[in-house]
Amino acid sequence: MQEYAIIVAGGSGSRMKCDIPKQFLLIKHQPILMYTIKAFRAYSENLNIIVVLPEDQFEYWYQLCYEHSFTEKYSLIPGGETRFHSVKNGLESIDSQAGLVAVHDGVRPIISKEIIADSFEKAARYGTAVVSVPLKDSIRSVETATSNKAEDRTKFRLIQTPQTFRLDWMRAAFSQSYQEVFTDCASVLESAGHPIQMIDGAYENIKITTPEDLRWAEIYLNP
Ligand SMILES: Nc1ccn([C@@H]2O[C@H](COP(=O)(O)OP(=O)(O)OP(=O)(O)O)[C@@H](O)[C@H]2O)c(=O)n1
Ligand SMILES: C[C@](O)(CO)[C@H](O)COP(=O)(O)O
Repeated sequence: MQEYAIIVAGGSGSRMKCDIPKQFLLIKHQPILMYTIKAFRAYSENLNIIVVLPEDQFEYWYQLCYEHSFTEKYSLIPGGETRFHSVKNGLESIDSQAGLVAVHDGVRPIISKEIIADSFEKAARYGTAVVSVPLKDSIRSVETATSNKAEDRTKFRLIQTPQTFRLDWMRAAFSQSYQEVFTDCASVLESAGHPIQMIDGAYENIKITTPEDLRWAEIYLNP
């Protein structure tokens, strides 16, 4: 079955509080987004990779690719207003009707080829495969600082990417109107009526969101 990966990097990185968009920040002299693209290429030479970036960042990205002699093969597609719209733009760039598509955050560079492979295998079997990890800390539901309650953490999972799906299910699900609860693709597929198959992720598969995350990424990444 034809396999696609949509790597979304169309956000503004507001929580990173940095002038340069976070997907371009250097870790050990290489932009974060290049690590992510290389991780997917390491999974398969035949994978169709689609990278989604804000259109006004294309020139800057081309310049970075030149400076870093980055020659991996992928298509570049303009981002949208929210993550949902960026994924949708990536999806619309795919011609084929059948296949599997993995959606991954461009700012999750510490992703292993084993997890990518497992997500494609499970999506081929179940139609959906969403990477997650159990919680390590205790949790409480909170209404106010003084009104809160201990919750059973075994009932929850932290959701990561890749999130991999049958292409036809993805297309139908992303024809729905946007809702604010669509913070990932699993929520979109679920809203379209598909059960979500969870698979094991990894604690080091962090989403680089705030400045301290860069320190962790530095420990795990090698150019
Ligand atoms: N319009 C958007 C918003 C987000 N993303 C991507 O979705 C992933 C997860 O989003 P997040 O970490 O929230 O990135 P930002 O939106 O860039 O960050 P922030 O929320 O701090 O502004 C990132 O790879 C981000 O680039 C995207 O492709 N298009
Ligand atoms: C897709 C995601 O990374 C799964 O954990 C997450 O939902 C992205 O959320 P964000 O608010 O766009 O960072």
